Amino acid sequence: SGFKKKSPRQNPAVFRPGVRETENGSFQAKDSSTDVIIVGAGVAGSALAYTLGKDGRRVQVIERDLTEPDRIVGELLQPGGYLKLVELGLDDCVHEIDAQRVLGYALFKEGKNTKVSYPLENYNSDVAGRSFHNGRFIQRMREKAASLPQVQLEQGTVTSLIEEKGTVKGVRYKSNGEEHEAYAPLTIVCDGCFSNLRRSLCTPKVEVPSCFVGLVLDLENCHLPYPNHGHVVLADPSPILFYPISSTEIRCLVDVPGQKVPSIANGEMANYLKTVVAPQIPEQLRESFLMAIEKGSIRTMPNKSMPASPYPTPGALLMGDAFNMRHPLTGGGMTVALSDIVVLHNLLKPLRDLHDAPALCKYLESFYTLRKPVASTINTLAGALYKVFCASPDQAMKEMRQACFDYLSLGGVFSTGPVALLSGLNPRPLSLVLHFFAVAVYGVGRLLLPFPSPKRLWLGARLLSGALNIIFPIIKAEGIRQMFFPNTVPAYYRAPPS
Ligand SMILES: Cc1cc2nc3c(=O)[nH]c(=O)nc-3n(C[C@H](O)[C@H](O)[C@H](O)COP(=O)(O)OP(=O)(O)OC[C@H]3O[C@@H](n4cnc5c(N)ncnc54)[C@H](O)[C@@H]3O)c2cc1C
Repeated sequence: SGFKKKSPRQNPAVFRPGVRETENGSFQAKDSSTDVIIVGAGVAGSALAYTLGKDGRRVQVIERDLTEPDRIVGELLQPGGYLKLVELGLDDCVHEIDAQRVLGYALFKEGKNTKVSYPLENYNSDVAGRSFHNGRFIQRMREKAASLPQVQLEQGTVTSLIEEKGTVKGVRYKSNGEEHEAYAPLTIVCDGCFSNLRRSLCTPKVEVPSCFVGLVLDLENCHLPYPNHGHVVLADPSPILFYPISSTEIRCLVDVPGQKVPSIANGEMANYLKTVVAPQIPEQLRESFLMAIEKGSIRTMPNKSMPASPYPTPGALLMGDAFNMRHPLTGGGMTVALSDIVVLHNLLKPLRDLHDAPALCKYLESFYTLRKPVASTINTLAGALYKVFCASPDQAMKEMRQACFDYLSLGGVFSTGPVALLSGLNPRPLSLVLHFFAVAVYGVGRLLLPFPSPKRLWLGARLLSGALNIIFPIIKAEGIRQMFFPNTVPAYYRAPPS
């Protein structure tokens, strides 16, 4: 069939080792009993399928499109996320995809720049961030999951969850134009940021503070000022990012505040990029940036944030972006998703069977607290840094942004502390709050020295209250008790069902 002529990467059949092709060309399950259904084989779904399959669970993964994704998301994995890949046995998925090592960040502001390196001294030499084409990474993880005989990966679009008396029993899905049903004691929904299925499993409070506009720069025409580093330009009105995604390409993401971006079709976008953005980017990259605009392959994505607020539902769980999202400025989404998978895997490991849905649901309530140190640190930092890094007409916020840049430029613990939080290497909420307020105090201190004037005192007070206004709502949404006192939450101590 024409289907078989496609390359192995494009051919969905290679992802279906758990099914066999019958004479009439349809697929038949080798074994009808499934332990876990996973909806979506993106970053979260494919990593989860491999992890559960490796434990001997029979996993059915239903993915809308098994061809290699081509998108501008999930291209920089933090070192903390890489460590999670190692823990899950998936670190080889960053091999053979021309992934680039990332060693830290460079910050640019009004002609000045500073380098902030990840504190990697105490780790094996392979530990670093990685940047790559998201589709290549996902395809490697799908192949690896599907190589396990217990994992059946098939192409289909899940249309709804099958619920009986408040318990999810499985899913309805469409595949090859036909409707199907699949049943399992546990369904894990990983259908990503545009999730249609999350509605019955959580209270989605999605915010869209901005959009990213993506371009690819050709590395033949330019070089990154700091090779193997992410580059963050503190531009007006909001940040611009650059990082390598292969040995020949640099990804550029331009943040555009609000939910609407200039129209690509009528040329407004190209005009905006040329006139507003180009003059603000480092000189070494400008020519190549302008060439990328001329090439015309401009893509956009909404930047969403959504705190985790699940309704624990027997028989079902949410994971990945379907469950929790944060601003992608700090590239933390994949690290949170992989870290959640490690937590869930450890919880499920001692359980032989998953059939007692209410008992399993009660037991898994601890997941929501156990995930907090990593998830809440990365989420809070992403939200707070985005607000601090945006330009503001308010003088107090201008001072805060400058204080943040200068604080990170101090080096030592002032740069390694925050970057260890951002990279997922030191996921401690308390350390995050301390650094955040240290930046504010540093900003205020500079205003008051050598002599405080009433005007500067007032500005300092507004800076402090601005800092509080930024961080407090984010922490509140994360849950103060779960974030700072997780061991006082009763669900923390749930024992496995017998
Ligand atoms: C602009 C942007 C840039 C980002 N950059 C980074 C970054 O540099 N680093 C980082 O760590 N994170 C980044 N993120 C976040 C990161 O992309 C996500 O956190 C990550 O992709 C989440 O993985 P996921 O598996 O939940 O979703 P996805 O990877 O999106 O996977 C969802 C999968 O579900 C499938 N699906 C959807 N609906 C159905 C259905 N009904 N039936 C069957 N299948 C379905 C989809 O086809 C897809 O394959 C970025 C996000 C954005 C928006």
